[in-house]
Amino acid sequence: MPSNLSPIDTAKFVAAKRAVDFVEDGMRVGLGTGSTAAWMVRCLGERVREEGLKISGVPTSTRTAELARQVGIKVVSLDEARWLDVTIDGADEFDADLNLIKGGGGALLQEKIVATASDMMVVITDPSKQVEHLGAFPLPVEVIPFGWQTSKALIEETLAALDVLGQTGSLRMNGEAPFVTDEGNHIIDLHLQRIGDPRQLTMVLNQIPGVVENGLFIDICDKVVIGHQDGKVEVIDINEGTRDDGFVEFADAENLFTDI
Ligand SMILES: O=C[C@H](O)[C@H](O)[C@H](O)COP(=O)(O)O
Repeated sequence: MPSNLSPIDTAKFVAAKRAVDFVEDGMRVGLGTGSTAAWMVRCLGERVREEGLKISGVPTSTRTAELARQVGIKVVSLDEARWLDVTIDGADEFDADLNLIKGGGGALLQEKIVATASDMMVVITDPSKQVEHLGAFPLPVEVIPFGWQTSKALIEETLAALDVLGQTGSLRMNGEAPFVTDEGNHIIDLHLQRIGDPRQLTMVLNQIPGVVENGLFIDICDKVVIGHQDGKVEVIDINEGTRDDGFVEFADAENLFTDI
């Protein structure tokens, strides 16, 4: 049966399908957030239902928690799990050092805590997220609501002092109201175009009062699994480089929507 998935969903699905091979019985697994991570949660749920795989999943957002429960994954909190074997998540951008921008869906804070508490972080993606320099995707910065305009001004002043291109930030909105994260905070998206020194920028941003966390993931990701629309998969490992990883069958992907 041919798949009716769009090319982009096919790419996301095959990356997700291959990445869940890293999950073994008994593991504690960080469950990312976003459209790519949702495929991973569905694929893991399929393994739980069909193979009897026993895992504990730590979701990184309320939406992921809901989906994980729907597909039959046992959901526990990070405090219950304490330390995780692997986290699988999407990203908005990744570079050759496997540094990332995340937070396009607003889940960066829980995602960073969960990924950092994991022995291995695997990012799943389609090829469009690979960049030479991070920064074309607006960098999300999570700020507490109290005095957010002052925090935004301080962020912009700090960027100007660092001579970072494109120093404007915009408050993320949800219709007429500011977007609110699962932790009750707001997001300032920084339109930087190109981030010359992501390591310096993440440290500097997190020093600013009111800033809770930013979407740069530096030295956290171990592997990136890239899915292509024809089913081809590549794996980039931070130590071993890039390898072609064959093809993943995707004709049955749509059943993951309908079986649940
Ligand atoms: O806050 C959201 C996350 O960081 C997502 O993993 C990221 O935005 C990628 O999402 P998607 O897979 O939908 O492109």
